[in-house]
Amino acid sequence: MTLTFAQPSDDKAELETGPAFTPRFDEKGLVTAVVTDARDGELLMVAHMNAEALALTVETGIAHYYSRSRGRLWKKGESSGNLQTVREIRTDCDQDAVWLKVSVAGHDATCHTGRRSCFYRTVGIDDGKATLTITDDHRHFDPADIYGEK
Ligand SMILES: N=c1c2ncn([C@@H]3O[C@H](COP(=O)(O)OP(=O)(O)OP(=O)(O)O)[C@@H](O)[C@H]3O)c2ncn1[C@@H]1O[C@H](COP(=O)(O)O)[C@@H](O)[C@H]1O
Ligand SMILES: [Mg+2]
Ligand SMILES: [Zn+2]
Repeated sequence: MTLTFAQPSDDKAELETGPAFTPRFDEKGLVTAVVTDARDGELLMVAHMNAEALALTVETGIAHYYSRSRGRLWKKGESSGNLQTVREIRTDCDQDAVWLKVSVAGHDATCHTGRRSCFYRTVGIDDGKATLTITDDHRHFDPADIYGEK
């Protein structure tokens, strides 16, 4: 990895309209990554990237994240084969989030539950309780087969 990122400017105008990508990592060294399918715009997942993951993603064109739960670099699809080829990367106005438009390989699925998207439920309210209703129950793969029993 050769790409490094310069310190963000204190000047808001520079961050908002200047030509330099200077991501504003949080106190844990992470930016939020929103990931949609380049095919049709479906929201696939939300994850986090440290500088290493972001640099590798920009340089290789394959999406890399930092897994907070596993505490390590995570090349999405490393065990499932569901790699993400990056078609476009955007950052937001204050450069603390990125938006990846990707093409998904393998099972055309992103969620570790086997579904296409991690966002397969809607939130509602029923009898004073917050509820979840599954809107997509189609599994593109069996997680037990792909990841093994956990
Ligand atoms: N495959 C996934 C996966 N796909 C999508 N996501 C989403 O990515 C988000 C970030 O993942 P993590 O939970 O690892 O990291 P985190 O959100 O920073 O940390 P937590 O606070 O959630 O613990 C999750 O909240 C999920 O919505 C996944 N999260 C975890 N995995 C695991 O990643 C491993 C490798 O899978 P592949 O990359 O498909 O080979 C397997 O063990 C999977 O179970
Ligand atoms: Mg999570
Ligand atoms: Zn998921």
